[in-house]
Amino acid sequence: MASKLNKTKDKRNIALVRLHETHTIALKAKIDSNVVSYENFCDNHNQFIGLIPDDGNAFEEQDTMSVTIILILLVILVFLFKYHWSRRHLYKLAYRLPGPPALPLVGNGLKFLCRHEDILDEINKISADYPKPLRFWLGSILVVYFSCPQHLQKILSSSKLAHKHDVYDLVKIYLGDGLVSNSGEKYKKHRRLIQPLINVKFTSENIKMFQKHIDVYLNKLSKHCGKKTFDVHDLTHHCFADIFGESILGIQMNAQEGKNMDYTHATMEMYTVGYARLMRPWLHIDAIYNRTKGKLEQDRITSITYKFIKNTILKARERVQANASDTNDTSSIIDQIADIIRRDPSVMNDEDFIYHMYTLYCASEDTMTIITSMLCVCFGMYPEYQQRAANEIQAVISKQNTPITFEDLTKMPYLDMCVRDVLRLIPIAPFIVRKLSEDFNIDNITLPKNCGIVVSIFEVHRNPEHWENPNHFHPDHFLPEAVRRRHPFAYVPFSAGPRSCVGKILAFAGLKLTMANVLRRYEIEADGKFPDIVLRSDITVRSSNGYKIRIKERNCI
Ligand code: HEM
Repeated sequence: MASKLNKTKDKRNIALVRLHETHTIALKAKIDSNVVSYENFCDNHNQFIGLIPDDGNAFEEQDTMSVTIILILLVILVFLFKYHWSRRHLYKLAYRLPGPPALPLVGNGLKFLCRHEDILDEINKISADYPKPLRFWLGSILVVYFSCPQHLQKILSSSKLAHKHDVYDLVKIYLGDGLVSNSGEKYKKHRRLIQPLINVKFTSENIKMFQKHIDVYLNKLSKHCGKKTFDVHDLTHHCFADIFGESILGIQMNAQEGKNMDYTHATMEMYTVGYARLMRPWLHIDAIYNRTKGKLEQDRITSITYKFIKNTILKARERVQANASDTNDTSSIIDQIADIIRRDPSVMNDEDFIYHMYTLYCASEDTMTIITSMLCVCFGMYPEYQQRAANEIQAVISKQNTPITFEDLTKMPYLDMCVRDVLRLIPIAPFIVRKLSEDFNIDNITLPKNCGIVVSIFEVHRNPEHWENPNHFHPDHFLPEAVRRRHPFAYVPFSAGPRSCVGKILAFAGLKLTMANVLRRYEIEADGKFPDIVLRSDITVRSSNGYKIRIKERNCI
C-alpha cells in the first residue's frame, strides 16, 4: 500500500518537474521575444517553483481538502436538485401564471415590507396590473391570488381547500388550536361541536343581555353629547368586551366600568405585535425573534390572556358542576362547552378549551368594535342615509326606552342594508390564506399540493363590476334587485363554506341592535366621506385615523 503511494508521488513529481521545464522554456521564449520582462519572469517562475513540494505530504493534504470540498459541493448540488425537483410543479405553475417579476430568494417579498397603511394599496396595485389568477412569491412560498366571484365560490365552498396556510402558525402562538388557526381532523371535530351552539335561539335569547350593556354604552356616549369631536372606538370596545364577556365567557367583565383593562388591552395589542412579526419574514425564525423586544411583548400578552381565560374556565366548571341541570342552549358558550366536557371529557382537553374560548372572544369583540365604530362614522358622513335609518327605527319602536327585541330587528330592512354596506367596505378578513393539501383544478389550471392561495375579499368587495359606488357608503347596493343581479360570491364578509364565520348570526343581530339603539337616541356627525378614511390592515382591517364623530340628542324619537 505504502509503496503504491510512493510510486504515485514519484510519478506526480516527475510530471511536475517536466511541467517546470516546459514552463521555463516557454517563459524564456517570451523574454527573448520581449513579451515579458526578466523581473516578471523571475516572479512568475518562483511562483511556479513554490508549487513544487519538498515531499508529497502537502499535496496529500491539499488533495484531501479538495476531495472534501468537492464532496460538500456535490451534496449541496444533490440537495438543491432534489429540493427544486420536488417543487417543479410550483415552478411550472408560476411560469404559466401572470405576476410581477420576482427576485431570487426574496421573490416579491420586499413589496410587502411597507407600513400597515400601505399594504392594502400595495396588493391592489400589483393586482390591478395582471389578469386573475395572478401569482407572487413570498420568499420561497408561491401564492396564487384570486379575486373574482366565480373563483371565490369554487375555493371557499371546497372542503379540500379548507386548510389554513402555514402563516397561521404565528397566529397559533396566541390562539393555539382554536378554530381560526387550526385545520385537520381535530379542527373539524371541534367545529362540529362549537358551530351549532351560536344559533338563532342563542342569539335571540342573548339580545336582552346585549341590551343591558348597550344601555351603559349609551350613557357613556351621553358625556360627549353636544361636545367636540371624539373617537368612539374605546367606548365601543369596552361595550363589546362586556357583551362577549358575558355571552361567551360567562363573566361580568365590567370593562365599561374600567375593570379587567389588562386583559382587554392585551387582546388589542396582540394584533399589533402579531402583525409586526408576520410581515417581517426574518422574525419568523425563533432564534432571531427570541432576542427582540417583540418576544417580550408576545410573552406578556399570552401570559395575561391565557391566565385570564384559564380562570374563567375554572369558574365555568364550578358553575356547571353545581347546577348541572340548569345549563341549556341559551347559557353562555363557556358553560355549554364545560357541560359537554363534563359529560364526555374526551371531546377536548383543557388546553384546547382555553384556546377555543379565547379565539371566540377575540373573533367577536374586535370585529364588532371595528364595524360598529365604522357604522357610526359612515352614518355621520352620510346624514341622508342616517336619517332614513333613524326614521325606520322610529317607525318600529316608537317609545324611547322600550328595549329592542330580536323580532324588532327583523323589521328594519334599511338598517340591514346599511350594516351590510359597511361590512362590504371594511371586510374584517381582507385576505383569506389557504394551503392546498392536494392538487386542485380550477379553470383548467392545476394548483399543485402545498401551493398557497389568497382569496381577496377586499378586492371583490370594491370591484366596480359588482358595485355601482364601490368606494362610498352606499346602502342601495343591497336593494333586493341589486342583490339579485350580483354574483352571490361578490359579497362574502363572513367568508363562506366550511370555514365561514361561526358567529355570523350573533354578529349581524348585535350590529343592528347596537346601531338601532345609538340612532334612536343620538344624531351623529362626522367630517369627510368614506374615501377620506385611511385603512390599514393588521390581520383585520381597521381605520388608521380613528373613528371620529360628534353626537347630539336626537329629538324626534
Ligand atoms: C362583524 C362581525 C364579524 C365578522 C365580519 C366576521 C368575519 C369572519 C370571517 C371573514 C371569518 C373567516 C376568516 C378566515 O377564514 O380567515 C371568520 C371566522 C370566524 N369567526 Fe367571525 N366575524 C364576525 C364576528 C364573529 C363573532 C361574533 C364570532 C363569535 C361569536 C366569530 C367567530 C368566528 C370564528 C370562531 C371563526 C373561525 C371559523 C373557522 O375557521 O372555522 N366571528 N369571521
